[in-house]
Amino acid sequence: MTAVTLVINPGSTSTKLALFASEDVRQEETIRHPQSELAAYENLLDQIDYRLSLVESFLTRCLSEDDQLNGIVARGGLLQAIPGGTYAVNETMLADLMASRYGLHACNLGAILADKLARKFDVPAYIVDPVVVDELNPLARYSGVKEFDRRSVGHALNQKAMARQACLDLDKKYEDSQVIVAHMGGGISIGAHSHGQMIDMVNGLDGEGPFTPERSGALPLFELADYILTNDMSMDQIKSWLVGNSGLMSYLGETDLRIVEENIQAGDQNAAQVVEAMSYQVAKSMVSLAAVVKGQVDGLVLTGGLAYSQAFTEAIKERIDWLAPVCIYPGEQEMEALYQGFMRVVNGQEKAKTYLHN
Ligand SMILES: Nc1ncnc2c1ncn2[C@@H]1O[C@H](COP(=O)(O)OP(=O)(O)OP(=O)(O)O)[C@@H](O)[C@H]1O
Ligand SMILES: CCCC(=O)O
Repeated sequence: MTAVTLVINPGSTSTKLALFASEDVRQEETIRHPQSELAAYENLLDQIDYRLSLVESFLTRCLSEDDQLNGIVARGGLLQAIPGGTYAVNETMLADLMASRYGLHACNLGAILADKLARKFDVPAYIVDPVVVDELNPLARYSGVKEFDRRSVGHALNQKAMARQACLDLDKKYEDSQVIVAHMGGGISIGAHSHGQMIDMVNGLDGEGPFTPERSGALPLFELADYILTNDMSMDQIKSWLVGNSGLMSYLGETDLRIVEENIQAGDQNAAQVVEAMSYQVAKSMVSLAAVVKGQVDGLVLTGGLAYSQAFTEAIKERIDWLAPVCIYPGEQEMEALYQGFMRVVNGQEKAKTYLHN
């Protein structure tokens, strides 16, 4: 029998799946969910059965009779702020996700799908370094009003994997280094990694930092308040506007940078300036985090889907490369990072953590 592990990574427009066997990825698939298909579901949780059936059909296609599923590991969602690590999926976690207690994000589906399949196959289910991993230093928590704090929401899994890669490439140890990582996908998060901890995070989901293909980033406060009041907007409308229909989508009606770049090639000057503004804002946010580590920056990392664009990364690089070496790693290593987190528990290098409320 061959031990195989299922990895599930749900995103807003895709579900990434992989089957790992003996340390190697045996099968990997990205199932795209076109807007026309997702439009049939009123909210994210309505997509559970649809996405579950896609994962089941992946398993049916890929599992052979010699295979023995030994566990399921998924990308973790918006939960209570917790330290990094591998967490067993439990009832408290599932209840928070089903109630969207800490917000709605496609990755909330990870633990829910993993749990359903784990019950079917009678195997354990885990999440690793969810987007709410909180290693903020106390000063980073101040929002500016006593009523609420800043929180750490970001692409923790990929940021940590790429920060480690950069340290390896720069001949340094992650635990001894200070690295600033910009994960640039549909959303953008930028972390200050200091001696193995993400001590500050530019949190685009909560309206900080640069605008992104889908999100607004930071906005002028009074104009925002006035717009919301004038248009009598509900909380759901505000979220869907600022999280899903802002940034490139607002300025250009398109979230796919590849299509935007085709338009730029065809002479669209406005699109060229909007993309330059996005690179300008990313650079400005990255450099702002240098203050967090008192200028002692060993490396700067550009990663995520947008980092496939050489024009985009060059535009950022020319504004930041005076600060530290710039490492560019297009795409993400989330599937491998999830599997590694699972294996650390299986091999006894780490104990699975339990998700509890404070
Ligand atoms: N080869 C490429 N050239 C330019 N842009 C690209 C390329 N490949 C992907 N992108 C862009 O990257 C963005 C999506 O990145 P990514 O796939 O990391 O996002 P996601 O997984 O949907 O969201 P997130 O990373 O925020 O979780 C899109 O704007 C897409 O057009
Ligand atoms: C991964 C959380 C951050 C975002 O999607 O903007």
